[in-house]
Amino acid sequence: MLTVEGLQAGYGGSQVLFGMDFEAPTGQAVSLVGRNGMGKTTTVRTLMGMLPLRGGSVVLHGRPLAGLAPHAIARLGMGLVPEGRRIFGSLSVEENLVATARRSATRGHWSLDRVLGLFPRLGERRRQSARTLSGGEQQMLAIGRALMTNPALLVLDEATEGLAPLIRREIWDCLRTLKSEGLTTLVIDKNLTEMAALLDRHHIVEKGRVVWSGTPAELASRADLAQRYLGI
Ligand SMILES: Nc1ncnc2c1ncn2[C@@H]1O[C@H](COP(=O)(O)OP(=O)(O)OP(=O)(O)O)[C@@H](O)[C@H]1O
Repeated sequence: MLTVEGLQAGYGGSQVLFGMDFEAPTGQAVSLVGRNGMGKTTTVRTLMGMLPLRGGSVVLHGRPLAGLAPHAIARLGMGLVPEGRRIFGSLSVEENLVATARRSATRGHWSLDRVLGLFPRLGERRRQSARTLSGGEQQMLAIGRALMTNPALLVLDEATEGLAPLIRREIWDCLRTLKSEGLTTLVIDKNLTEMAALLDRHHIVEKGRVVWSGTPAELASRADLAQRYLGI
């Protein structure tokens, strides 16, 4: 599904990614984990076309993405739940969802009703303006909005950060449901316990490179890795 090879990117004069290599195979959920500032968000921005590729390749479904604009990459099936949510506060819940709706002839069948079925809290608040939602509900809205694009690959950047435990659990439950329906997912998060119940594979990012990859069980058996690269 997604293959990233030798990815290089950065900001102005500073290079941040020095050859990222990883894959998100169809139907699997994989992570990028690592300490703050190691390049995870920069990787996401580059995948989405928000930052130019300075080297290497990103291939989605056999299609190279280099040089494509974010909207073209979204149309090819990359659905982003960005860090900080970025929902439209002045629009209602329903308007936020409808704003990104995209029918795909080949992928998915997400509709307003299905998203509201996945997140009943949003259904109860569909006519409320989005800024009146709690942080967790806004996060659900950000996920729902990405689903409305009928993505082939869902990318979540710190989707549970700063949320209350109960809401966090709801979001992880929802991600497990989506995975069981076959959605391919790339998750950036810090919660190894919750991720273990979802993921097929972790990728540890250190200074703009993937330095280790393996299953959640393999990572759990390597206290040295968690200490060295994740600061746990
Ligand atoms: N807009 C920007 N301009 C310049 N440098 C940036 C910009 N955004 C991030 N950086 C730098 O790029 C490096 C990697 O940041 P990035 O946000 O990708 O890390 P991260 O692994 O996602 O960490 P975090 O969990 O803190 O978001 C950091 O040194 C950061 O200071």
